[in-house]
Amino acid sequence: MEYISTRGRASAVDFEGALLAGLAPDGGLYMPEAWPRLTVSEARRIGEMPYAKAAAEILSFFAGDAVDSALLHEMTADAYGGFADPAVAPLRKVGDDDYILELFHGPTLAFKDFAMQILGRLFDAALTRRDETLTIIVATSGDTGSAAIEALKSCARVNIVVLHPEGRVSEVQRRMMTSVIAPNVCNIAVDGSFDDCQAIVKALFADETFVRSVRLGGVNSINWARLAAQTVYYYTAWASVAGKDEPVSFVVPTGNFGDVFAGYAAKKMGLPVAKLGVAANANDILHRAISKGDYTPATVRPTASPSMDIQVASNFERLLFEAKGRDNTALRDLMEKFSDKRSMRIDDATLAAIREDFVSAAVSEEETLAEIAQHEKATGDLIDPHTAVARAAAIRLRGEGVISGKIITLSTAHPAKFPEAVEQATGRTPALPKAYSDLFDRPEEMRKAPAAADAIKSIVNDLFAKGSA
Ligand SMILES: Cc1ncc(COP(=O)(O)O)c(C=O)c1O
Ligand SMILES: N[C@@H](CCOP(=O)(O)O)C(=O)O
Repeated sequence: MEYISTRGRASAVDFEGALLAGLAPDGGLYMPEAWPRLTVSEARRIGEMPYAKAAAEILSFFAGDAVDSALLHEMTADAYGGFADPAVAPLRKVGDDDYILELFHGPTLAFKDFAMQILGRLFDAALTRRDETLTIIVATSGDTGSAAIEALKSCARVNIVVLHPEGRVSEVQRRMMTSVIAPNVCNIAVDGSFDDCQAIVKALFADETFVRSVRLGGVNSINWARLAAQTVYYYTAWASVAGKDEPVSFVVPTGNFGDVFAGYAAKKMGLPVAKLGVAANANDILHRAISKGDYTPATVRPTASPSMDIQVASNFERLLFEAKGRDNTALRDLMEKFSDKRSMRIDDATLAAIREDFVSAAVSEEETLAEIAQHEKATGDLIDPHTAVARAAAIRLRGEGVISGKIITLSTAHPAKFPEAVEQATGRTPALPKAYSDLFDRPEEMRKAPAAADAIKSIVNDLFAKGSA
């Protein structure tokens, strides 16, 4: 399986090449050259397997010859063996045709663990075999950072630098990152937004000398391997609720557009998916894009669902590439204009192509808190604010007749990562799992930096210039 850049000016690479590069050298994102195809009966056979086995099977389609299949099975068994729920990604029925897919039973209590636990193992194997080291740069709005640190901290061949927007992640999220004190881990609180952090990551990737000198890699969802691993739970969830070849819809709390794009990938591979619901918080650029064709970033608004406080969604580029019939010249032109104007009007044909698969809704702060409260009243369970955004969107989209049939809402984080919002909505404080019971007593270590690529570059150079991993 070969991977091509959305911008068409980088050579094709194999799965391992895409994994190690993160972003393509022409600034584009890697995509499978062609979608692997499964029949519906294959999808069911794999979706009904225990989670780790299903993951190895699906990942084999993406990895091709680049990773040995037996090794993939070992890695996934190891990666998902440590999840707190034996089902790994359990489904809860919350209404006649409504389900919640719990994706927060991994080591850092958010869906990021699903991909990151595999990526850590894939990096380890590839770098050991190649006798190479890597400096991983990560931008986080709260969850990717801790999942990446947890997965990579004991990887001797990797240094990891995590940029988070200062004061804009929850205290639990921050402590889960900054309390990991290790020689190969560096947390930086950036004076800016997540978008600033993500722009810095892309600026660093654009500096070829720097990329070579520290051997830069990335594990944000710009990295195709992240999305490949995230397609798996769409299969297992579909197989547990769907009759025969029944199409099912998924509603996904969305920020960087990675998780919902993994659902799109599953659909392109042949999984019967009806609609993919993009649920946005008050930072509603993706809802404006899908409903009106207006992709214009606004100032980031801090919300109760901080991990989705994102304006420029990296993976939207992958969707535009698809919706434009994979025309990389048109895509490159569009992205260059967007970079100049900071605004994009999506033409009617592209929008129509997007709407074949995607619908959207934006959920206000009041609605988010009301949904946490009403869900607790109806089920006795606490949900986190990101999940609440998606659940409120699912209820609205069904009510308006935009989606019908079975709906699976993705629950992306444990409520204890956002105790203030949950307590405000319900009066109950969600307890952190045992592994984190002393989180607030652990010492923290982090640096601070302005939102400037040069400042980050100089920290990374000081710490991890070539050969120091
Ligand atoms: C808890 C949570 N929910 C939802 C999202 C949005 O996911 P994506 O960025 O893949 O759209 C994030 C951040 O990525 C998150 O951390
Ligand atoms: N919400 C994310 C932001 C980064 O998204 P990614 O999926 O591209 O890594 C976070 O919690 O860090």
